[in-house]
Amino acid sequence: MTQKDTSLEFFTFPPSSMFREVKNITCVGAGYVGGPTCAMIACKCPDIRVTVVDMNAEKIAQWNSDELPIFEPGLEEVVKRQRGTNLFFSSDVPKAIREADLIFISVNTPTKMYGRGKGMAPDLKYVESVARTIAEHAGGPKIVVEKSTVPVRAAESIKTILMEAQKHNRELHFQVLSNPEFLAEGTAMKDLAKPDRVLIGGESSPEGYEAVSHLVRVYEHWVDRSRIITTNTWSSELSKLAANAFLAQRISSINAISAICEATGADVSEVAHAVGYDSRIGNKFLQASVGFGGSCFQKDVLSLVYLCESLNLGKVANYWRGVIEINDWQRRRFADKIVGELFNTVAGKKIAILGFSFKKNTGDTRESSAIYVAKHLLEECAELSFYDPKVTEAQIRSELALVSGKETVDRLVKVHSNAAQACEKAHAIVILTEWDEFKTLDYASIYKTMQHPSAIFDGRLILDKKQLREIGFRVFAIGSAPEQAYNMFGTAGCGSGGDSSPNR
Ligand SMILES: NC(=O)c1ccc[n+]([C@@H]2O[C@H](COP(=O)([O-])OP(=O)(O)OC[C@H]3O[C@@H](n4cnc5c(N)ncnc54)[C@H](O)[C@@H]3O)[C@@H](O)[C@H]2O)c1
Ligand SMILES: O=c1ccn([C@@H]2O[C@H](COP(=O)(O)OP(=O)(O)O[C@H]3O[C@H](CO)[C@@H](O)[C@H](O)[C@H]3O)[C@@H](O)[C@H]2O)c(=O)[nH]1
Repeated sequence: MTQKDTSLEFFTFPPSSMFREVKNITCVGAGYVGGPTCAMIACKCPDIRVTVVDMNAEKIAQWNSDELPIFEPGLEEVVKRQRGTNLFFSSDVPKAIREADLIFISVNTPTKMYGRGKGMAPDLKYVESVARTIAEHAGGPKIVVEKSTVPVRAAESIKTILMEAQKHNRELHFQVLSNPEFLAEGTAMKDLAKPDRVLIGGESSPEGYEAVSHLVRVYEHWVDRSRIITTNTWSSELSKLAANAFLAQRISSINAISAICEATGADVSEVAHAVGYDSRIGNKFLQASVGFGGSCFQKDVLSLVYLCESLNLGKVANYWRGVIEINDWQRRRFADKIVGELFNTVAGKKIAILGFSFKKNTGDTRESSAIYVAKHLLEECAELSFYDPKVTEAQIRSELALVSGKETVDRLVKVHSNAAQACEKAHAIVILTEWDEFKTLDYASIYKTMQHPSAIFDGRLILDKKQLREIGFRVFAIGSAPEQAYNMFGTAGCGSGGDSSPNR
């Protein structure tokens, strides 16, 4: 037993158990986390009835239809198999709360866009509202589980709200647990089926240990006990923010190195390979890119920065803020590179943008780097032609309208239903999402339909530079100097006539 798992010693139930064995789970929030997580629990725990509720009735209708509200590989099969058996989607929140033994709070905690902490702190109004709804409708003992990503000690506020209700009704008993989710979009079902770890934080009291043990048993249906970590509540809450901060920091670190590569003739893929071979560093999350996107990294690092500032830890706040600053800079740097290499003007030039989601295998566009690169190019009056296999035209337009204005988007943006069409008559192709289909496009045919000279900017390092150069493209990739900038001895500007670094 590790030191951190001391709570396991108390896993014998206290003489009078406060909570029933978990037979009914309710999850409030039917989003990217609530939907897949509950589908997995229902699939792995046939003895448990799982109900996912949301205040958005339209979303619930979609979960009950053939067209699920989110795309996630493997999700549809599981939902269709379990739905109506032990998995239910409903908008009757009070009923689902009344019937539950255990309630997951899985609502959004976006960066606050008003008032104190604007642009930094997470907005906890949805979490608080769920806590109040639970207090109002519980009717009996409930284990309440924070699955949303929250700042440290958020569980305390939930507990205070629930305890107030408990004061007025002797039937009510609550324990609040922290059980942050670590799934990544695009691989959510795999991550849920075989998690690196499940983290459960609880109160250091007999009732707290009892509640933790109930949730442990749910996960034990399919997760090995050695992978279920139990800690105190605050460690669990902080571990989630820390994990995302570490992951985001790795990307900013390799992206910072990518800039040095471009200026020196080193190749970032080779550097990442060599650095990642050190088992203390490891090779994951070292892929240089146009910057990280998604609904979590920026929000959670900013939340950590805000927390540090609130704790008067200015130096620590600045350290983590750097991760975001490098990410913003990388996006801007990439857009500037495009303008620079297109002879310092893109006004009126058609540029094909391949990929709009924040990573492959998801249709999610939240905080996608594509939004910011596009914004910079629209400011330069470029005409942008988009294609993404999973993002609709309406979604692309609405995301861009938020940052560039509807009038600009109506005037300068087109969205196509395939890549070849988007590239027709374009001066340049820009890869912003690493969709597999972009690796195998017929670039020789595409080249013939484009304006010449034709450029290609690889923001995801998925293309074969040598092959593209042979076709005739001018090729620019994150983290490597353009072909002609260095000869084999690294002397700038001499022109080697070939790419001295092999592609990976
Ligand atoms: N998206 C991810 O990959 C991921 C992974 C791990 C953790 N998280 C965290 O999990 C939480 C949820 O993220 P998400 O991506 O699933 O969000 P989401 O926006 O996809 O889903 C949240 C859902 O909660 C619903 N909701 C909000 N308030 C409600 C209320 N009072 N009653 C009923 N429903 C309500 C919304 O309508 C929405 O459908 C966030 O804190 C996020 O940081 C997300
Ligand atoms: O080496 C890498 C790895 C990722 N990315 C980018 O980073 C972003 C985030 O990717 P990823 O972490 O794979 O997806 P998310 O769904 O955002 O998952 C992160 O955020 C979730 C929400 O908190 C956590 O649960 C996950 O553990 C954490 O990986 C994407 O734009 C990726 O393209 C890179 O640029 N280089």
